[in-house]
Amino acid sequence: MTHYDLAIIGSGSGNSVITPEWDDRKVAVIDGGTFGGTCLNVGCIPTKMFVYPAQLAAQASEAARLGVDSRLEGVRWREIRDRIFGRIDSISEGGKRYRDEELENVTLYSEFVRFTGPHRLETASGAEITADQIVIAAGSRPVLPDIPGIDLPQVHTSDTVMRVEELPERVLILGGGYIAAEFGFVFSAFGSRVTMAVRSGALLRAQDETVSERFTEAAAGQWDLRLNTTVQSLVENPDGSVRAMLSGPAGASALDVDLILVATGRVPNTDRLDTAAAGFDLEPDRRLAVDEYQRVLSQGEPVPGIWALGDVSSEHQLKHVANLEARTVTHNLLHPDDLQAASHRFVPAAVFSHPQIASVGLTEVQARAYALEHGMDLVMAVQEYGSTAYGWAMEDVTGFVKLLADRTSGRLLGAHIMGHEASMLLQPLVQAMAFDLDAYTMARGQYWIHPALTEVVENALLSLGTDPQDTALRA
Ligand SMILES: Cc1cc2nc3c(=O)[nH]c(=O)nc-3n(C[C@H](O)[C@H](O)[C@H](O)COP(=O)(O)OP(=O)(O)OC[C@H]3O[C@@H](n4cnc5c(N)ncnc54)[C@H](O)[C@@H]3O)c2cc1C
Ligand SMILES: NC(=O)c1ccc[n+]([C@@H]2O[C@H](COP(=O)([O-])OP(=O)(O)OC[C@H]3O[C@@H](n4cnc5c(N)ncnc54)[C@H](O)[C@@H]3O)[C@@H](O)[C@H]2O)c1
Repeated sequence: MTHYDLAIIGSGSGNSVITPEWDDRKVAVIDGGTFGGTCLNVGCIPTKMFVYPAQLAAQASEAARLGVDSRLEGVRWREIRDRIFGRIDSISEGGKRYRDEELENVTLYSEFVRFTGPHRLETASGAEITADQIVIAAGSRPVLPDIPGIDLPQVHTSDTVMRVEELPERVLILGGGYIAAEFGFVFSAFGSRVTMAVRSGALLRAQDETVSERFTEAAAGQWDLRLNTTVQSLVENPDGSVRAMLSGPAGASALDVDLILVATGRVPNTDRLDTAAAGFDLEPDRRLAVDEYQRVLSQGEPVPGIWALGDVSSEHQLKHVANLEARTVTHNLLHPDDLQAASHRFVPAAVFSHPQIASVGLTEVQARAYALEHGMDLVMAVQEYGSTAYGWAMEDVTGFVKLLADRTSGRLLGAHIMGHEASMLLQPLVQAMAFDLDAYTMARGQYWIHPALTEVVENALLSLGTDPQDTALRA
């Protein structure tokens, strides 16, 4: 049995909790997977490194609309893959080496671990660890639906699909969320024939309704989108491809593909940690229950010295949320008498597909309910990229900014953008919400560069009609 001042389970966002203040104390970092966690190795970073070249590939066919004829000569999949992972793998290995060899006070356990009591852990090889403080940053993993043939080697999740040897000719994607939308674009832009089977009637259903509807339409123009369709079974063909039996509105059909990507959500890793043995509370979706200080709860009360952060305890499976929670835990571990709460107000997110999507705050349906409950006068504006000068330059026909606000205060309740660089256009709106800037002041209290695409945000803010003078006139 080895005792530590601090034990951290998970080397993704958990890794950043070790600050110089821990230099004179004993710390254990425990990770049974690849050092650096999901975002670095199989998540945000490699996916975006595939999305960017996919955007370059897609430009070839889109430029013709503007009178520029270019042709995609080819995509060197292995070269792209090896460039991406050449960079990422060395960051992971360097981080691991630093923790393992260069920090004398830190011990790295490269194995999985489970709880045997609130402050007691056992590693897969049987080592016993106790610690005064434990930070649980064990993340989440992909869910595989129960379909016959799901264990075939041609079936991938985001954990493995980016490392395949060849660009698959025919891909079937299951699911209609973030990962499906991003990989649907990457594979189709690279030239694979993509079919996407979605069990409901639209993609990205957690997004604002206009976004979901218009993205679904845009996606159907890029790949074979089968809505209201389920996969019944997967059977290997003699030539190594896979026959998927689909069931959709037109009945049953067979589809032969070379690769299947399952993107049907992720579950927190609480089961593998055996959190039940420690008596920790779980939310209905199996993530750890925590309070605003990121303290893990047991029977509704914080367990002294036990913290959680990121996907294992968050309703937002997003890296910037995990990072903020890691900063909160870092502070709270060192300042027990001055605990800070993690703020989850206005959490933005982006889907790096084509078109790109970015959003923050309430969807229209949520905003209507909120306004009704709080007696607010809800106003909404939808501003097309194509209504601004830069949108003309792009001949844009899909991009838009949708804003929802309270008419009286001008306070933004939600912002949703679909189109070119949506994630960048959204950020000033996140800032306005975080710092309580009303829509009219944001629009008229500063210069907007002409004729930048940001004018679409300026115009959307003005279209809300929250000018205080207008409001006074209407009152
Ligand atoms: C394909 C994909 C793309 C994504 N893109 C984005 C994006 O663009 N933007 C964004 O904000 N978010 C994105 N995300 C989400 C983001 O990656 C996660 O929210 C984030 O990485 C979670 O970090 P974490 O520290 O909570 O967990 P992780 O980084 O997953 O770290 C958990 C670690 O714990 C280890 N572990 C688990 N159980 C145990 C155990 N019992 N014992 C020991 N070790 C254990 C694991 O091996 C892992 O290394 C993406 C996710 C995926 C899958
Ligand atoms: N750009 C980003 O920030 C980014 C990118 C990728 C992933 N992520 C994070 O990772 C999480 C996981 O991504 P994801 O795309 O797997 O999940 P998701 O929750 O975004 O989408 C899951 C999809 O699978 C469908 N589904 C669920 N169970 C199914 C079943 N049994 N059969 C058929 N369809 C089923 C759902 O209806 C939904 O369309 C996301 O929620 C997100 O938080 C973020």
